[in-house]
Amino acid sequence: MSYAPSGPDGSTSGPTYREWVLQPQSEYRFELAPNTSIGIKLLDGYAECYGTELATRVVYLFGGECKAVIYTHSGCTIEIKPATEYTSEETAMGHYQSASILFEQMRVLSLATVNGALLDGLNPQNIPATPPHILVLGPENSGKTTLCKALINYAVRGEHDEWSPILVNVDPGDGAWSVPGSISAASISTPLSTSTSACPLGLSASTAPTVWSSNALIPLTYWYGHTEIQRNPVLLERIIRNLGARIEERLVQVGSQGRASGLIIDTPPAFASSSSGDRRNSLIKACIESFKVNIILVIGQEKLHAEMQRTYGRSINVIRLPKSGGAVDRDPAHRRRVRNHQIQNYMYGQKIAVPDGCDKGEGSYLFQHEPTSDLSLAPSSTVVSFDDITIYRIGGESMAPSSALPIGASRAVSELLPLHVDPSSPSSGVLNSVLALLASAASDGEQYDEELVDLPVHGFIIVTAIDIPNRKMTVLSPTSGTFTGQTAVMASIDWQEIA
Ligand SMILES: Nc1ncnc2c1ncn2[C@@H]1O[C@H](COP(=O)(O)OP(=O)(O)OP(=O)(O)O)[C@@H](O)[C@H]1O
Repeated sequence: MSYAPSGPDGSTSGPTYREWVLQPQSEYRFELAPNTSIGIKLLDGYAECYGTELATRVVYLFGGECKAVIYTHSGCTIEIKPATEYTSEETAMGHYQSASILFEQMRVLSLATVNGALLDGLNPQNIPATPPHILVLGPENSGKTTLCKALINYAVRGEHDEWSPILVNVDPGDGAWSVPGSISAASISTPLSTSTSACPLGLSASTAPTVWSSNALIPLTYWYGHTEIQRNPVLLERIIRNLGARIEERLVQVGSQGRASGLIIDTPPAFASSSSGDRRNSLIKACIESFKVNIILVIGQEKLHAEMQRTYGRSINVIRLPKSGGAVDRDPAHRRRVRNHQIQNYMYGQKIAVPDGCDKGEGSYLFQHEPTSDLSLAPSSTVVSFDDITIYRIGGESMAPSSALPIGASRAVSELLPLHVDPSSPSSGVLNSVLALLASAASDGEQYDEELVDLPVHGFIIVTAIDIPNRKMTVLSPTSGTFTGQTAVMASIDWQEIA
């Protein structure tokens, strides 16, 4: 029996499949080249992909430039045909599992305390009996997102308790469940899949076709609109605090089990870089205060660990974990491609080629936990009048330099100020721009422009064509519907369909 890797046209080439016997506590790593896909099947033993357990005899499909590992605690045999491949016995997963055991104990003790079941002597190690609220920090490509995903997956697959931790992404460079430029949070109760770089944290309801939406998450999203934190750190801090406040409201409503599940926060690499200066310190502080962080996990960097220990060590448990040797450096071109994949995926979903030999009919393989290789969406293209949608930009390029501000005027005001964008102006920059559609304000009263930065997002559209003489534009949206009366915010994220 053999199969070969498949290109987008279904063509196959190269050597046949390969079986790997993995020793206990080792991992199999792979990095997929653009437009290639692979199938991995567990033949026997136990294996997991970032905490998501693999079933035997099912082919798991990977594509979209995915870089990942299959880890085994007790040894296994897998069958695979990857683009590049190697096994390693130097794995950090054992450390990540140990950390997850500590967090599990915190959840159990916290729930027992709330239920009045924490008896004297039951906690000899003095583990904090509070829900784990974990902030993950580390430099670029250190494996933060992967660690967050693994910790979530270890929590939700527990056999005895049904935890539903909240995964928070405050890295606007990472699309998480929607598009790059956003920050978001979702409550997770089933393991997150790893199949493609376009959906690093699994499918969301907006990216999942309706038939599969049982598997989809409903994230709460705020729009920052840039991928770098230095573009408008004041805005980023404001929306981080907004996200924290909304999560707090939610935690009041969920039951004690949900509250005890805690939350895990993925952060941008700039949070680990001292060259990002004071802004980075206030953003870290905003996360700690808004999400009531009681654990800081630092990946790698001894210096950062010492700094966090010095600054927060008195009230917060600061733990250092090793960086996995498998965490891969991604160059700017790769990151750009991945961001494009994420926007494309938000609109069109994803379909990957099934490698030859894996295709024994629908259901014999899984992609994103679904029994299909085709998770395509049918977005709608609608022509709207300039008057239908009111478009704003928050601060951004139009901000005056600090020296030009009137005496006494604060920069923060202009950085948060919504500026109206006129699409009929040739320099508006609206064409190809990703626009965030804002949820309407809860209050019945009049909505003030200044309140726009505090509103979450209910979807994204892209302006694909503009007709200034007729005051119309064409917008691409994952779902059809009317846009009349909507308020949208544009920033620096754009996207163009490649013919
Ligand atoms: N143990 C591992 N083995 C193989 N690949 C890994 C491992 N851990 C992470 N990776 C891969 O390395 C890359 C970087 O990992 P990840 O995205 O988790 O890092 P990050 O610190 O969140 O990155 P960023 O710089 O965007 O903040 C990803 O492609 C991920 O799939």
